[in-house]
Amino acid sequence: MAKLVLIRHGQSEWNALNLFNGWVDTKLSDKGIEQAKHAGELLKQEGIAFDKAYTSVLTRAITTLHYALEEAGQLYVPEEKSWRLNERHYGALQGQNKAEAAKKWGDEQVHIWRRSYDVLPPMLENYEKEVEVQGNTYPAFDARYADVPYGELPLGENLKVTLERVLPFFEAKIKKDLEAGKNVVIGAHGNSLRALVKHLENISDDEILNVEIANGQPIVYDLNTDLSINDKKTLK
Ligand SMILES: O=C(O)[C@@H](CO)OP(=O)(O)O
Repeated sequence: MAKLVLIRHGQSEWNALNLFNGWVDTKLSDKGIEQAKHAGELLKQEGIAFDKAYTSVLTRAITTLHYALEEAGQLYVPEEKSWRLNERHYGALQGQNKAEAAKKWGDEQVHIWRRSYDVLPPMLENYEKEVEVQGNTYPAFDARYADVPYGELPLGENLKVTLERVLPFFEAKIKKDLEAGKNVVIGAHGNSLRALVKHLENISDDEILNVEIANGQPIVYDLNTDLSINDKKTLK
């Protein structure tokens, strides 16, 4: 039986400021670093020996994974990064304050944008405009996205679209490791992990609205060879 551990990054500087992060590459806050180290201590206590680690191309997930693995004494574990594990792209909401957005558009609308399965957030208009506004920080000019075809860079994503780009990577890489009995840890984000949890646990489009993933609390799945779930627990 294989273990699959999902770790949402520790608190980011923008989480602390209550801003929509999405694909903006924010760093961990001091609290986030502590949360990441604590996640590693919990994994050490759990005694899981990892065969493979996966993470996104965003700094807050990568550093969380590294702090956690270091604390667990397993920083040597082979690791692979993919943009497909990135946080959902939050479109035109990126950089906005969540409380101010709720005042402007109403609590219910903002909750739907944040947690619904298939409602898109307000989208960025087009690449050309974003290149004008964001200049060299726009993903089209960012080396980490060099392998993403220009037309496929998102202008905003809901959970459904996020799942559709997480799944091919899960199926091609992570699932194969798990089927081979390997223990896998994924360091990623609130919504890329919600997408994965929805898939693994077969959660309905309606029920996923109530699923939250906390910063730095490892979710440990004990999986059967057909990837059905034998046991699940969250370490705190
Ligand atoms: O800002 C974001 O990118 C995400 C996670 O930090 O926010 P939310 O919880 O609103 O989906």
